[in-house]
Amino acid sequence: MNGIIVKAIGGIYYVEASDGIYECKARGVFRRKNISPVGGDRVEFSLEDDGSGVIEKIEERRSLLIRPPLANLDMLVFVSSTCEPRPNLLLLDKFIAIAVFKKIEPVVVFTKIDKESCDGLVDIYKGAGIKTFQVDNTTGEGSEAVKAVLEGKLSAFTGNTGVGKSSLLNNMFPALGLATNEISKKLGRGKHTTRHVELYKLEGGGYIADTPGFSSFDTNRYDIIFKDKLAGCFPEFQKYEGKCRFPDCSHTKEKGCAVIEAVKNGEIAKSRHESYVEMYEQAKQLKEWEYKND
Ligand SMILES: Nc1nc2c(ncn2[C@@H]2O[C@H](COP(=O)(O)OP(=O)(O)OP(=O)(O)O)[C@@H](O)[C@H]2O)c(=O)[nH]1
Ligand SMILES: [Zn+2]
Repeated sequence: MNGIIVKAIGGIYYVEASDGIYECKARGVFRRKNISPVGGDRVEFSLEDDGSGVIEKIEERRSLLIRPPLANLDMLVFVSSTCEPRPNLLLLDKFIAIAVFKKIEPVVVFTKIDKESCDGLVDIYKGAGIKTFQVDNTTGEGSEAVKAVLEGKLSAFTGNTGVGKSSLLNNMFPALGLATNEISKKLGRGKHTTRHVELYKLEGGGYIADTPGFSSFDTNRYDIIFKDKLAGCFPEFQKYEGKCRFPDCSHTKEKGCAVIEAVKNGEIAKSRHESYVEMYEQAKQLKEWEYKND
């Protein structure tokens, strides 16, 4: 039988198949190979006489996050508020780059547009080729468009506390929002539950991963991207690839750099390039063997 792991907790995997959810264990062979199934994994399983399942095979993963443990994520939605708290663009750009690096599509949502306009911010991120939305959670304005982009995808939401993630989820999925809150309360969100992952099925197809781990999804040194791969994680830089005077251009300060030229004439947002330079400088501090990323 085939299915997707919609919940993983303490070595028990809940696998959603076409005719229901099966409680499964994993074959010992995975442990011996040091592989563990995670939420989002597509698996093959067999049934024991008592009706419980055994996971036999994990399908190839299109993406994988270790903390929180989550496979096959299609989309990471970064929620930022226009104010209270104000967005930290360096942090946002780091997260976006990490998502791109891990082959997960980044999506940006700005909230609280009833309090402060975010037109400038939307220009920056749309200009970078990233799907960007703005919502007013007090009225629900804009949430339909976000909902539409989630259809058929496995997504997760992340963002600082207080930016309006729960409000947005509740506006989009009133039923799911309730469930999320109950689950979070039961588990004590933000305590030591970062290894718990649960997927919620959406009416229109697709899933949302609820994982307390995301509230503390921080960019530690394991998430620093190797400097030679960093430019590849900025979608709007791709157009200029190979156009710099020096083939090994770092796009930070060189003469004849096509990326810097594009910043000067407004084709690339200044703040995005500043984040790139900052991340590049950080990446330079790390030695190659210190990367745990790929
Ligand atoms: N004016 C305004 N207030 C908002 C908006 N979105 C959320 N809020 C308010 O901001 C506060 C935080 O919203 P939440 O939805 O709880 O934020 P969260 O991101 O889920 O926060 P955590 O659960 O701590 O991670 C609440 O008081 C909301 O009513 C918005 O678009 N406009
Ligand atoms: Zn360059």
